[in-house]
Amino acid sequence: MPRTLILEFTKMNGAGNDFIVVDNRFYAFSDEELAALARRYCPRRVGIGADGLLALAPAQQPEVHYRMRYFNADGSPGTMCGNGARCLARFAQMAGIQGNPLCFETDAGRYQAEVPDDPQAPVRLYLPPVGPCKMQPPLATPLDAEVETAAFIWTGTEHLVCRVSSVETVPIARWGPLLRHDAALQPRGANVNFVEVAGEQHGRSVLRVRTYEKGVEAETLACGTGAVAAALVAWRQGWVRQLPIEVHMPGGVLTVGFQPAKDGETALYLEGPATVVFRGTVEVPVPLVS
Ligand SMILES: N[C@H](CCC[C@H](N)C(=O)O)C(=O)O
Repeated sequence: MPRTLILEFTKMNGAGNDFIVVDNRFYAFSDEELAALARRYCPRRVGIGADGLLALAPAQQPEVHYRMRYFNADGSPGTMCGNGARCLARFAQMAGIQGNPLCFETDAGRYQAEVPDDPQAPVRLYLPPVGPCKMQPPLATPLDAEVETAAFIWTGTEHLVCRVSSVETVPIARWGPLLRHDAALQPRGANVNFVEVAGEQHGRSVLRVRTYEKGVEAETLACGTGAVAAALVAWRQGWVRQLPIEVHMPGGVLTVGFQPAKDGETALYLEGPATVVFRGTVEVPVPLVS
């Protein structure tokens, strides 16, 4: 008789980037098991359908409320996911974890999130300082003339930012995989963002961005760390002069800005929607990994 486990999950959406969320404080799945769950349930049509799987885990360090684990749809672990982090903060708050801001640990360091009580209100994620952008990295792939500038930046995970005059016409399904697998970016590869500078609206800079995500191996409707990567390169290179920066992605709008903090410092933030789509259960065969 095959054995099964009834797994409760929550499907969440962050600007079109969608996730299966599991409360691993109760299940205590290993990383290998979480990766297996991602591979089994993220595929669309035959699974629940999601870009990745998030797990809420107990904190390992004092002074943080929880730990975030993230696995891409193909089961590869992601060090950080900006939209996922905002969704998991909402999930943690709904699960009764208290803190304002919520403080959590990831494989990319400690983050904080502000989650308003209104479930439709945007969730704001504060990021640790981001290192330099490497302009014109020596890529093995010849860049199309349409790509005006390329930059590599680490915003919790690896991102390539390519400036183009129009994102709408970019053949992302062809260029995305080539650049994502570029020999110069191995072994980890990079998510690939195409960025169009689209002027200013209501005193905010506007970027239009499309992202090809490693680990999903496809274009997603939005990418939080990609929005931060695009906004930081645009700000530091002087492509935009007004803060905050609205990043328009196919699935929604994310805002990147700097909030004045204590001691004259500023804190980098990413803000956008993070909502529950539905809650459900699946019957999972056990053991998940043999
Ligand atoms: N969608 C995510 C990024 C996932 C990163 C992942 N694709 C990787 O680098 O392995 C975000 O909102 O930041």
